[in-house]
Amino acid sequence: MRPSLLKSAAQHLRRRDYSAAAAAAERKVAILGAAGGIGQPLALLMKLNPLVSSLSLYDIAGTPGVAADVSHINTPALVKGFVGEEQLGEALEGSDVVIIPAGVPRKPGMTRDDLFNINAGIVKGLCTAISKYCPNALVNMISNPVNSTVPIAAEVFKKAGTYDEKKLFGVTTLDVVRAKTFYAGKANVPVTEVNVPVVGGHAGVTILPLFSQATPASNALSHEDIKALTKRTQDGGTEVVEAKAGKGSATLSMAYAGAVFADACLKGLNGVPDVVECSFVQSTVTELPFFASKVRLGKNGVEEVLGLGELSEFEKEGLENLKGELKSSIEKGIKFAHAN
Ligand SMILES: NC(=O)c1ccc[n+]([C@@H]2O[C@H](COP(=O)([O-])OP(=O)(O)OC[C@H]3O[C@@H](n4cnc5c(N)ncnc54)[C@H](O)[C@@H]3O)[C@@H](O)[C@H]2O)c1
Ligand SMILES: O=C(O)C[C@H](O)C(=O)O
Repeated sequence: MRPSLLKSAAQHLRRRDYSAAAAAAERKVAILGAAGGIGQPLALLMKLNPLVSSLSLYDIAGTPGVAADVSHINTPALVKGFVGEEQLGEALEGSDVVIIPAGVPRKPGMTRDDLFNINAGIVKGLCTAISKYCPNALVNMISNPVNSTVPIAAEVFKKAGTYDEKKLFGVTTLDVVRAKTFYAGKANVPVTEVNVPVVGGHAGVTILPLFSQATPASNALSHEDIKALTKRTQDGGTEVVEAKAGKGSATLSMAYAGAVFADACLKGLNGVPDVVECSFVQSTVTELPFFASKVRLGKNGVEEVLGLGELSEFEKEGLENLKGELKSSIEKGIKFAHAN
C-alpha cells in the first residue's frame, strides 16, 4: 500500500476506534491536583478527549479558575471545578478514571525519593477518599516517587477492602514517550511510527527501556548508542528539572503522557480491543510485587500483564541492577502505609 493510503487507513481506523468507543459509554474522569503544572495542561487535553463526558477538576486551591477557563472549550465534556477537602467526595463520585498528579515536584539536586515525605501523605489521603467515593475507578498515579506511591495506594485500598490490582496503575508513559523520541532521533526513523517498551519502575536505573525490541528496528545503532539512549531515557526527568532550574519538573510532556495513558484506559473500559501500554502495576513478571511492563487494558482495567520478551545481554544486566532499588522503594511505600 502507498504511504499516503496507509496513513489515511490509519486515520480512519483511529476515528472508528473513537466512534465505537464513544458510543459505548458516558465516562467521568477526575484529576486530583488539577491546578498544578501537570494538572492544567492535562485538564485541557482531557477536555479535548471525545471519550470523556464529565471532567472533574480537584485541587486544594485554584480549581475554580482552571475549570471556568477549560469549560469554555466547545467539546462535549462537562467540566466542574472542586476545591478543598469538603468537595473531594463530590469531585470523585461516579468517576471511571481518577488521575493523580497532586504533590510537590523536584528541584535540581533532588531525587524523586526526596519527595516521599510530602507526597506519601498527600497520596494516602486522596486514595482513602477514592476508596470511599469511587472504589471501582481506575487510578492513574502520576505523583512521585511512583515506585512508592503505587504501593502506598495499594495498601490504602487493601485496608479499606476495595483493592483491585487490575485498577491501579503507576503512570510510566513519559518514559515511553521519551524513549520513542530519543530513539527516533538517533535511528533517524519517523517518530510517529516508533514503539519502545520501557519496563521496571519510574526512577533512575529502575527505568529500563528495551531498545532491542524497538520498532522499526534499526541496525544503525552501536552498543555505545544504545547505552547513551538508555542513560538519556533514565535521566530524562533530571534533564528537564535542571533545564527548569528550580521551577519544577516535566509538566507539558507529562500532561501529554498522562493524557495518552488515560485515553488508553478509557478505550479499554469501552471495549476497544488490543489496547496495550506500559505501566507500573501489581505483577508476577519478576519476583517484585510491582513492576512496569506492557499491559493489555480492558473493560476491568488490566486484562493481562505481558511478559518481558527476549532481552539483550545489556538489558538483562539492567534488569538485575534495578531490582535492589525498586524493591526498597516498594517496601518503603508499604511500610509508610502500615505505619500511618
Ligand atoms: N509519573 C511521572 O512520569 C511524572 C512526571 C512529572 C511529574 N511527576 C510528579 O507529579 C507531581 C506533580 O507535579 P507538578 O509539576 O504538577 O507539581 P505542581 O506543584 O505544579 O502541582 C501539584 C498540584 O498538586 C496540588 N496538591 C497538593 N496537595 C494536594 C492535595 N492534598 N489534594 C489535591 N491537590 C493537591 C497543588 O495545589 C498543586 O496544584 C510531582 O510529584 C511530580 O514529581 C510525575
Ligand atoms: O523527574 C521528575 O522528577 C519528574 C518525572 O518523574 C519525570 O520523569 O519527568
